[in-house]
Amino acid sequence: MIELEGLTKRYGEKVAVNDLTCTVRPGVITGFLGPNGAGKSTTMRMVLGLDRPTAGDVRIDGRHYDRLKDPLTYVGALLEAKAWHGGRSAYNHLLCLAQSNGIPARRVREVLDTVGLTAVARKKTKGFSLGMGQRLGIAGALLGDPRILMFDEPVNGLDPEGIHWIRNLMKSLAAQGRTVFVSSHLMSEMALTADHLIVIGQGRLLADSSMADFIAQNSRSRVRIRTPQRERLLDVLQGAGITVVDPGAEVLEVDGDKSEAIGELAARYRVVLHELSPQRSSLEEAFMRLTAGSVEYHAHDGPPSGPRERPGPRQQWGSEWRKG
Ligand SMILES: Nc1ncnc2c1ncn2[C@@H]1O[C@H](COP(=O)(O)OP(=O)(O)OP(=O)(O)O)[C@@H](O)[C@H]1O
Repeated sequence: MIELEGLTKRYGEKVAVNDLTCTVRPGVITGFLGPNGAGKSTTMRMVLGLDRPTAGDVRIDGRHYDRLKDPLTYVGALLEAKAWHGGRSAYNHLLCLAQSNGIPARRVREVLDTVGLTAVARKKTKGFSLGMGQRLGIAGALLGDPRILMFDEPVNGLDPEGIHWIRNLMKSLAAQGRTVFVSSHLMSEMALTADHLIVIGQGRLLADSSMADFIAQNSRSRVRIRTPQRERLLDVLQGAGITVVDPGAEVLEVDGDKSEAIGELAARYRVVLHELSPQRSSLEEAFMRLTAGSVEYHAHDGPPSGPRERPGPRQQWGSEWRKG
């Protein structure tokens, strides 16, 4: 388990992670979601002891990361792609990691095989594409055969086959009883992958629930209806006190979970229906709804504007980023 207790990180005035308390459990894939700048990477770095919390605590199987003997055998992580020496081959990069963590060298070949990099194992990593880099990062995470895996945006740069592969890999790791903690901006991918969600906004916990509960609690249910007897159905619904929120020419939409009531009314008044389907919001809609108030970086709508004002000294791009 990964246990976060009141975890807080400040960078000067900025509170990147704000009193976060939650537990990431084994046997399921936990998706870690939040808008840009919400604090996901900072949280993951604190789990690995790469950043020190300003307050609060984070433990892996009850211990701090720096107290773990051979930490790669407890927790494997992919945080930043290409976090290695470009002059080394993939094999040598993994061998160094293995040797410094008491992991047998034969494991290097096993993980290279698992991630599909055996053919390029002796090539220098500086020539690797983003997708190959992600695979090498994942190989590093798997090296110690750890019970806990943490991936920050693992599908970044992967092609559809690669995305499919990592989805199945994560599912099989969770099915083996491991803890899988993964962040992503790709909601459609998360919807297919994660069982549980932890959602943060501006460093604060917004939701900690199963995927199904999260969508149910943050979505608007509605019913979609198609009928060749539109006017008659509108009369029947109005007579029953059911309001049509979107009386489109082809499709009618009614708010709420009223498909059974509408089906029975249609049968009673002999109105032909071509479609009567309950609709649920997608994970993306539910996510947007929940996080609407905590999005920090908004793009403006419409075409790009002309020459920009010069940013003030406090807004210079990159001035605050990843210093120290
Ligand atoms: N080293 C740092 N120095 C100053 N501010 C930082 C540093 N690292 C992160 N931040 C700030 O902390 C906040 C959280 O950043 P973080 O990278 O954890 O968010 P994130 O949820 O991973 O974002 P994204 O989805 O864009 O990757 C941001 O406002 C960021 O600018």
